[in-house]
Parts: sequence; structure tokens; C-alpha cells
Amino acid sequence: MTQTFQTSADPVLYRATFMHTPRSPFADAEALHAEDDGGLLVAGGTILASGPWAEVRAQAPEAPVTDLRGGLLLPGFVDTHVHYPQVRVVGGLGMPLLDWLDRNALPEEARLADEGYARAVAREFLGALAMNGTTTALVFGAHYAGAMHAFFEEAATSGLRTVAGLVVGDRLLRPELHTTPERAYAEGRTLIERWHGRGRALYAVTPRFSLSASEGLLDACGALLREFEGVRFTSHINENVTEVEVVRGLFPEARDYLDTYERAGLVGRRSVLAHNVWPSDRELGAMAEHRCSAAHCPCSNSALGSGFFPLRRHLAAGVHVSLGSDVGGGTGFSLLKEGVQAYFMQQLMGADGVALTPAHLLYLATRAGAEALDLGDLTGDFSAGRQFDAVHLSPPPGTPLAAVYAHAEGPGRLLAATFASGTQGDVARVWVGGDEVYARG
Ligand SMILES: O=c1[nH]c(=O)c2nc[nH]c2[nH]1
Ligand SMILES: [Zn+2]
Repeated sequence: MTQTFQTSADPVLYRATFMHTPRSPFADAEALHAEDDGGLLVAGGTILASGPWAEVRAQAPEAPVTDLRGGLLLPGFVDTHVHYPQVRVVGGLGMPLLDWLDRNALPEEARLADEGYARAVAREFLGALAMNGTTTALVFGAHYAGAMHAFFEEAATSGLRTVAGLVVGDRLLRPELHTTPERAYAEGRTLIERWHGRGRALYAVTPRFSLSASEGLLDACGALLREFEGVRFTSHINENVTEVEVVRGLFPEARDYLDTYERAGLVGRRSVLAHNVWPSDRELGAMAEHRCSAAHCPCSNSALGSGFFPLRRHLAAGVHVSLGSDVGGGTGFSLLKEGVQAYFMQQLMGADGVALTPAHLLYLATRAGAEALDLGDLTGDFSAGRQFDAVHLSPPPGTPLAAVYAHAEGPGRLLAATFASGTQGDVARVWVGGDEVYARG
């Protein structure tokens, strides 16, 4: 059954310490906007006014107030790379990518042929996103159309914003995961017609990676992308050195890994490519020209030993970067953890790394993801006109983070501590479009 959310059309007020990054801290050092005692006026799920409490309150003196003081209100997190079928295989440590796929991920993905199994996994997956404060996700789907119908049904019930699609491959996986270009096109078309643009769902054409996709299959994906307005494209790229070598051998005509997607017409403003740990300069320049995004997945890159993400080179080339948890190659759903891991890795890169501030981490976990998905007008910050997509962090009393919250000197310290030690347990409430989609306890 699909749940319908009854968002109040009457104005409501939220009073909280809040922070957001309407602009990129990579372009503007003053991008972090913090309100120690802030107000958000929301009606019909849309933010009408945002600023100091006294000013916002004056605009709607009669509106009921939700008092969230004592915690921290942030825009809902945007996870731009996370695999729905891999919830139950998180924590397969000690293997590089291709072994990890063969031994850990793909056997589990084959189990989603059973629609009942897939539905149970979808519920676990969506619940995990919500309880971690993720309100929008670009979801790498399953290889089975039935599992994707189940996913979209469950996503509608969850209230979360999802961009997702059937994952397709026609070689070098397990035979039961293989499709054909014709079937990929037909099943993709049916899923798009049923789900794309319905409620909070959008569709993403999703070949698993060029290693497992023939040219014909990538062309079928390109046809779907051309034929249906607003459909997104996502896949993996340049994650692991062995993978890159294999792809080079499989596509002797292609200039590089990116070109395998470019030749099929898959790369544009609404394309998100996960990882990109080992890009060439040609690929970075072309990605900037296409205005596509790289989804950086620092916990996954660490767990699978894939390498250090060259953030400095992406920024220098003008490539937009967002964050992904990459569950189950990644180690969990928290974008707070991804943020601090991104920070750690850049620190460890020495002169090649970028010194990330708390504002950068917040931007990467929120606004950058919304822009990667071309949903920046809808979500990603608390500016007037955006949807009220929010996560309220309220550390349980007696925890170290609660002590920091009670005594932090200034917004930068509060935000740094939140990324450094915040977890799923600190997420108290989560809203999407003004609808509460998660409440702790
Ligand atoms: O991190 C990853 N996880 C996956 O499931 C996958 N498939 C192809 N390439 C991949 N990389
Ligand atoms: Zn992935």
C-alpha cells in the first residue's frame, strides 16, 4: 500500500540552532550560514522564510511552533551513491573490488530474484537511510525488474526522495544477473513509465559498470536516456586499478573509461559517476565540460583499498563532487561518517589533499548532492523556496556529543564535532517536504 503524506498547508514554525550552505565553500569561504537561534517558516512542505527566530516569528505570529532548541537542525543529507541490494552484506572487509563483488555482493544480489526477499531488503534499506538523516538518495538498484517495482512501492511508503533504476549487466557477473540489451530497454521503459516523476521518485538508467556491459547494452541505456525527459544516469568509474585495466582491454576503441559511457550518449548534466579514484586529465576535463558529477565514497574507497580520491584535481578541473556511502562497499549509511572520512583521507594525502573545513563537509553531504542530482531548486539547504527536508540531531543526554553541544564555542566547533563523532543514534527526527519520515524511539 502506498502511503499519502498529509502535509499541512497551514504555516508552521521551527525554532532551532540551524546551519546550511546555500553556496559552495569551495567557491566562497563565507558559505556556512549559521543561526544560533533560528526560525524556519514552513507551509505545504515549502520553506517560506528562513533566518533569525525573532524575524521569522514576526512573519507568522499565530503559527504553531516546534521547538528544537538544544540540538542542531541541518538540511537532510543527500547520498549520491548507495546500493539497495547490499544492506545485508555491509562489512565484507579484506577484499579488493573485483573479489568483493564475486564473493560478497553478487551472491546476495542474486537473491533479489525473489520479490518477497527484495521487498524486505528494500524496507531495511529505506529505514536505514531515514534513521541516518538521509532524505534524498541516488540509489543503485537491483538486477531484477520485480525487485525494482517492490523498491519503488516501498520508497513511496517511506516518504524519502529517491532516484533509482534497474541495474543492468550482460557479461562477467553471475549468469543469473545477466540481461540482454533488448530486455534492459523493455524493462527500463516499463519502470520509467510507471515510476519516473511519480511522487518523490525519479528514474536513473544504471548500467552496473562498463566492465559488465557490452556496447549494445550501453546503447540501450543511452536510448532510454534520450527518450525520457528528466531521467538520470549513474554508474561506476575508475574505482580500482585492476578494474580500469580490464575495461581498457574490453573497449579497445575507447579513449578511456569515461569514453565508454560518452560514446553511448550517457554523460551529461544529470549524470553521476561513482568513485573516480583513478581519472586521467582527459577524463576530468571532459567531465567538467559535460557538467556531470563525481560521487566520492570515502569509506568504500578505504574499506576496499581502492585508493585516495583526487579531490584537488577534480576541483582544479571544475568537476562537481558530491558524497556517497556506497553501502555495502561502504561501511554504513551515515553521511556524517562519510564526511569525516573524506576529511581524514584528504589530511593523509599531504600536499595533494584539500584541507576540508566543517562547512565543506556539510556542503558535500547536503547541497552538493542536491546539485549533482539537478534537484538544487528543491532541496539541499534551508533557503526560502526549498522543501523542508531536514534532520534534527539531538545527542542522547550523557553522551560525549551532548556535552559538546552544551558547551561548544561557535557554529564551526559544533559542526566539526557533529561530523567527527555524530552517529545514527544522534538523529532524533527527520522530515521530507515537511512530512516527518523518522522519529527516534
Ligand atoms: O563499489 C562498488 N560496488 C559495486 O557494487 C560495484 N559494482 C561495480 N562496481 C562496483 N563498485
Ligand atoms: Zn557502488
